[in-house]
Amino acid sequence: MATEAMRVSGLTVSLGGRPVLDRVDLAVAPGETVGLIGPNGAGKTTLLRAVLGLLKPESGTVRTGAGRPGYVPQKHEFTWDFPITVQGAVLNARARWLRGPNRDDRAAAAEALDRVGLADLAKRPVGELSGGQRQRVLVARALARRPSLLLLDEPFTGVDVPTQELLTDLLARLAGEGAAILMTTHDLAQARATCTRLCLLNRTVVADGPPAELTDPGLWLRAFGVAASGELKALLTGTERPQ
Ligand SMILES: Nc1ncnc2c1ncn2[C@@H]1O[C@H](COP(=O)(O)OP(=O)(O)OP(=O)(O)O)[C@@H](O)[C@H]1O
Repeated sequence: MATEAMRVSGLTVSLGGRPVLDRVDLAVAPGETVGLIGPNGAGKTTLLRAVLGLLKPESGTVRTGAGRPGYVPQKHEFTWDFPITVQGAVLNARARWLRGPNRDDRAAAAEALDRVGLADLAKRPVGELSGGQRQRVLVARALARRPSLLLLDEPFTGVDVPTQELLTDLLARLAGEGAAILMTTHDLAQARATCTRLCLLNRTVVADGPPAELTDPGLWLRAFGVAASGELKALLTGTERPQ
C-alpha cells in the first residue's frame, strides 16, 4: 500500500438489491492518471462513491492513503442556486463544524481558485457561472483540501475546448506533483491522450493497462457490451470516423 494512493480488492456492491459492481480490483499509484471507461450504468460513479466510503460494499475492501480523497462530482450534484460566491463555495469545502475559515483555509482556497483560473471571479455568485466555470469551481473545491488522491466524475462533460485544455494541463501538473488521479469519462480520445492507464469497467474490470496496450478492439467491444462499433475501431486504429 505504501506505493499506492488507493486500492480496491474484490469490491462487490449492490444497490436497490441489484448487483452493480462485481469483484472489482483496481489500484492507483501517486503520479498516475487512470481513466475509468465504460458504458452508462457500468458502475463508474458507484466505484468512486465506494472509494469515498459513501457506499457499504457487500464484500471486498477499499483502502486509501492518508487524508480524505478530493472528489469532483458531476455538475448536477452541486446546488448551484445556493446564494454563495465562488470563493465561499471553495472555502466551504474546508469548513469544519462550528468554526469559521482561518488563514490556512483562505490561503488554500485562493491557491485552488488560482490553479483553476477563477481568481478573477472569486466574488461572483456561483449561480451566475457558465457550465465550464462551474466545473472549475468543483475542481477548486476538491483541490482546496490539497488531497493526495483526486477522484473526478466526468470532468470533461459539457465544457468548452479552452476549459478542457486548462483541466488537462492542471491534471498533468497535479500528477507531476505526485497526486494520484482517477477519473470517469466518456471522451475516449481525451482519455487515451491524457491518462497513463485506462481501466475498462462494465460491472467488473474488463481490462486495465496503458492506452498503448489496449488496442484490441475485442476488449473495448466487451467493455461496452456491443458486438461491433465502427466508431470504437476508428478510435483505436487512429482512422477517420465512419460517416
Ligand atoms: N441509489 C441507487 N439505487 C439503485 N440503483 C442505483 C442507485 N445508484 C445507481 N444505481 C444503478 O447502478 C448502476 C450503476 O450506476 P452508476 O451511476 O455507477 O453508473 P455509471 O457507470 O457511472 O453510469 P453513467 O455513465 O451513466 O454515469 C445503474 O444501473 C444505476 O441505475
